[in-house]
Amino acid sequence: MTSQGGAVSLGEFGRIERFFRPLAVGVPGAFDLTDDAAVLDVPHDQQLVVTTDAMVSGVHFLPNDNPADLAWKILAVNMSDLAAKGAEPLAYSLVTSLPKSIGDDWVEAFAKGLGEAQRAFKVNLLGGDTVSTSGPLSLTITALGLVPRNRMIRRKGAKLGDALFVTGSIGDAALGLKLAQGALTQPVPEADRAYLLSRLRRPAPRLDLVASLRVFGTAALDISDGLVADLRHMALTSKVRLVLDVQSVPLSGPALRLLVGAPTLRRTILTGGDDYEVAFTAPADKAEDIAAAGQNAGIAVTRIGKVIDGEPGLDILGLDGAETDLGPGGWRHF
Ligand SMILES: Nc1ncnc2c1ncn2[C@@H]1O[C@H](COP(=O)(O)OP(=O)(O)O)[C@@H](O)[C@H]1O
Ligand SMILES: Cc1ncc(C[n+]2csc(CCOP(=O)(O)OP(=O)(O)O)c2C)c(N)n1
Ligand SMILES: [Mg+2]
Ligand SMILES: [Mg+2]
Ligand SMILES: [Mg+2]
Repeated sequence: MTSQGGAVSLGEFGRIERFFRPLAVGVPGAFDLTDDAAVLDVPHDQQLVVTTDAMVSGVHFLPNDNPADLAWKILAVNMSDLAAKGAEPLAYSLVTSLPKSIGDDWVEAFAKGLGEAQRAFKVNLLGGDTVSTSGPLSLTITALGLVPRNRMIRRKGAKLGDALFVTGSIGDAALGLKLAQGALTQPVPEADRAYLLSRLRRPAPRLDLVASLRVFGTAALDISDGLVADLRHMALTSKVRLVLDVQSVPLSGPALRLLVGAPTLRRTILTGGDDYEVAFTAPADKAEDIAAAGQNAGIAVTRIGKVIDGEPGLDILGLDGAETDLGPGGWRHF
């Protein structure tokens, strides 16, 4: 225990033991977080899927965001990449880079939120690293998943004759971010405000759809940078021309209500990002089976476009059905 600015701190190893060890009990090869590394078995007929995403204060979240929400989001965004690949979560590692001003109470609340997220996504902590930083708080997770051998769904694989689908609803988190930043001038009913903020802070990775995605999906990715930007990633990687029909993009009630008074927010919805929904292509004649699979999983799946003949890229059909250009759009770090 050390004293820090008057408050008593458990210190690096005390924090690991008290707050993080309980999150690793489900992984025998994590050895209660007492060794240099962890060890995992991979069934011989499956493959390990590996993904990493980081979140940095001021870039991915606001400096005063609640630690339990941050824990949920850093695990959820990594689970979302696994879901988009058709992978079942196996385990994850965590790097916390914390300013020295962060106290035990913050870490305790963070670990509690992480425990809640772990239970929701059925995954356990494998290990990680704890470092201090003179810069902004940052969190990094590397998530491991399993797929049957050679069955990971790629961004590449979309084909002529495929339809384009998306899960859930689009744009809620980008509107939630505008709310959190105080950047919306119109009045928003309290229930709508709570919904949009929760979509920003507690994304729902579409893990319950992974088995069906592996059956029907020809290409898939999760939407983090924005629907338009990420569909363009898929089109270019698959070397196909995709058409996005803006009229069909699924919107939540709160998003629709906001659009009534502020139609220019549609651009925010289509390009804002932080959706963590899955976009995928599948043969058009499988649309009914896909709808049934969505119903079974309790996840809305909406057809929003198709693959057409043409140069690799994305066509966007606006509300009037005519081609429109939303510019490069989408989130870019640099
Ligand atoms: N610093 C890096 N070192 C190595 N690979 C990276 C780095 N940053 C991104 N990548 C790779 O670039 C690709 C695109 O990354 P990214 O856009 O972050 O994917 P996603 O949006 O699905 O999280 C991925 O294959 C990722 O592994
Ligand atoms: C304070 C704040 N500013 C901006 C955003 C919006 N935002 C930041 S990063 C990002 C894109 C996703 O992050 P990235 O690191 O590119 O994730 P990846 O594509 O690698 O999954 C978005 C939409 C936010 N969530 N919070
Ligand atoms: Mg990434
Ligand atoms: Mg990602
Ligand atoms: Mg992704």
